[in-house]
Amino acid sequence: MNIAILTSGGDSSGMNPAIKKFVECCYEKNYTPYFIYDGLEGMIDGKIKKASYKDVAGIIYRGGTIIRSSRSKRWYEKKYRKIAYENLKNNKIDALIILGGDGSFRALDVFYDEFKIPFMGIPATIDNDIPLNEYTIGVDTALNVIREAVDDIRDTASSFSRAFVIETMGRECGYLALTSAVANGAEMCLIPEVKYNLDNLKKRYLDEIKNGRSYFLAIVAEGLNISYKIKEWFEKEIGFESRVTILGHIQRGGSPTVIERLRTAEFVKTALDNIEKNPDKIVTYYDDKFVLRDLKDIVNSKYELDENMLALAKKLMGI
Ligand SMILES: Nc1ncnc2c1ncn2[C@@H]1O[C@H](COP(=O)(O)OP(=O)(O)O)[C@@H](O)[C@H]1O
Ligand SMILES: O=P(O)(O)OC[C@H]1O[C@](O)(COP(=O)(O)O)[C@@H](O)[C@@H]1O
Repeated sequence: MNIAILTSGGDSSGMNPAIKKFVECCYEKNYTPYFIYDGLEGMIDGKIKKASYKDVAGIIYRGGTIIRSSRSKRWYEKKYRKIAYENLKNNKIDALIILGGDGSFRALDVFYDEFKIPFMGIPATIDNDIPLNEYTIGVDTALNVIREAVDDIRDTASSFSRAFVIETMGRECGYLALTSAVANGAEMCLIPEVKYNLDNLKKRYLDEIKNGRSYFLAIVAEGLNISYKIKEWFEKEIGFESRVTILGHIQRGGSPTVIERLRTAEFVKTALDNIEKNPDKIVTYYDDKFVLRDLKDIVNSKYELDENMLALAKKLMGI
């Protein structure tokens, strides 16, 4: 069986260990591993190559993806998806392993409906916004990058008695902001999923200032697009000099954490263990187990944040 792997959408740390495990597992199972370079764009352009051990030697600790990724405008047009399918056929590819986020799974859904090419999907995005799934490859490393950055900002915030507004990635999903705010002990956490109350926060902050609070850390999700407004709010309403730090793409980099490396190996092993009997599934991580789910169930469901984590952060949202 010839199996090809591709990485699609935003790259995330842990994709490289997954690619390495894929090649190793293919050899163990007598499958022939192939790489599709440059994600969906590369599938359209026929960038498909047989992979070997040599290609994956020494990559386990590297962030990003050695086979590169892309966002593809052409994929939305059927004529390009047909070219992609013909490229797979010409290279005698029997099945696909795709590492990506919700967008990549929607792309796969359209492709499977049209061409029925067997596949396994593995959630990989720093946003952790895949429904029916609790962990995506890359989110743990991203959270650790944020943790370190926010700890560093705390040093300067406390030295200068300032309010820092720190913007995290995640598109419309507030997972990174929510989890980081709790893990870093921030005073504020604003995310798109929850209606916050600045009046309540102001009342609390003014009381705390009377009791000696001398700086603030506010974590704001990029999806709200209000970081600079919150900076002005701190200056006008709270009377604190304020700065904005947009963490940006550093959140996508870094050496994969131990958790990424271990879970990645299990994701890939589960995918390859099942690819012959269940060739149209997403491997999810749920309740500490690796669970196969129908792609349709994933694309037709909505991601929801964990209630316990939300409860921990309510005070930081003024509710
Ligand atoms: N509804 C869709 N139909 C077809 N292709 C899609 C659809 N949504 C996303 N894609 C394709 O999947 C690619 C990856 O999705 P994107 O949202 O950029 O990243 P991620 O997979 O990390 O969420 C897009 O660039 C696009 O080519
Ligand atoms: O790298 P780009 O194209 O600027 O995209 C930035 C976006 O990609 C992400 O880092 C990851 O998103 P996806 O994994 O869904 O592609 C988002 O958090 C962010 O909004």
